[in-house]
Amino acid sequence: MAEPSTETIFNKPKIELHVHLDGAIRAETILDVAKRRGIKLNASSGKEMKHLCTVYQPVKMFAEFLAKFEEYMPVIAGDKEAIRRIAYEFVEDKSKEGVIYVEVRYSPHLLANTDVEPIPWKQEKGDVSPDDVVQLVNQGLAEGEKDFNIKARSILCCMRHMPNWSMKVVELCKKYKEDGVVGIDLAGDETINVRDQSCHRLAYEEAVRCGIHRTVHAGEMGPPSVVKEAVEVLKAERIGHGYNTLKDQVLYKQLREQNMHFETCPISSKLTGACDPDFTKHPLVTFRKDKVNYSLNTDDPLIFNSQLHVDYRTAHEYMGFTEEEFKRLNINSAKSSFLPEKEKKDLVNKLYEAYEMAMTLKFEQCLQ
Ligand SMILES: O=c1[nH]cnc2c1ncn2[C@@H]1O[C@H](CO)[C@@H](O)[C@H]1O
Repeated sequence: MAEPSTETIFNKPKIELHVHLDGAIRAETILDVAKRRGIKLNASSGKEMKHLCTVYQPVKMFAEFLAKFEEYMPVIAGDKEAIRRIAYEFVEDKSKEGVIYVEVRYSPHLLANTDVEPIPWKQEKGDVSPDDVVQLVNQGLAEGEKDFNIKARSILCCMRHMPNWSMKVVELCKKYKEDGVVGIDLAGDETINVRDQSCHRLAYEEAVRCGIHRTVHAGEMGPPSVVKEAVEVLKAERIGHGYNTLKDQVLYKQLREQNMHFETCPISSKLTGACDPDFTKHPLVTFRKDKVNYSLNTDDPLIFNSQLHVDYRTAHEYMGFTEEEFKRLNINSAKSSFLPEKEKKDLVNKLYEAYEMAMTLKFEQCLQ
């Protein structure tokens, strides 16, 4: 195993495909907004705020991790300025991590306080609808793109426990397709028993019909059957996490043959309890050996008190990742992005250039 180091590993342009906007807010911003809105918090400094939001040890129940959002979402949700600001600051933070293209996801409903039933986070009814949220995030991302020279697109999340929101989510994906929204996701706790999933299914059917790209959180906490359902019923083109796919070797083989993309999040997978905390036993070790198509992502950097380079360093130190593998996975990430074909090609070429790789047949072959 390589020596632990504090250096930034793979200090080259990177792609990130799986990160939650509401899990990537600056602690100082939460404090600032709370002060402006007169919301009382159990923290008086950025450090204290961060401490409140952070999961330090693997949680026993996934719900414990999701409960962290309750600490701060009431501060940001329903506030137009705050929503625009977190999107803008997110782009700045990603540019500092060396990300040149990011797809950021969030639930428009969880940031709204009107036209949403029930109104989340025990807020009073206000004037920010899910549609307004998407416009505000789009504005923040677009301003960030201009100022920080990075490309940022978004994915709108349906929530497992809220099937009645899903049709609106796909409608918003359609409405803002030309305005930075590139796909739909299904997030939340896969292990809960939602009696009627038909609304999620209908929303994904509509996404297929309208050419909206699809990813689904599956096989993070849930069994391989959730991954199978994501691919076969919801027609997912990428899988969020997907670690438990390895528990069904037939499915794993099938997905490899399909070149399915897995959006993996190493640090997250330890702290949510999704994977063995011993990183040398992580599913990514198998993914790497098998030359699977996957990306490395932060998921919720606020809650894991982390940054993208920590995921890279972990992969390097405990999972045998080399510079060549980092290049390969980033090129695969670009190829699996939800950008239109022409933009995707440009992005892939940008990486080839940055990595000083000629697009030789040999390398193309090694990507397969
Ligand atoms: O790792 C995860 N697995 C499943 N759901 C998640 C994860 N991280 C965040 N969210 C959920 O997605 C919502 C929209 O961004 C978040 O509010 C959170 O509830």
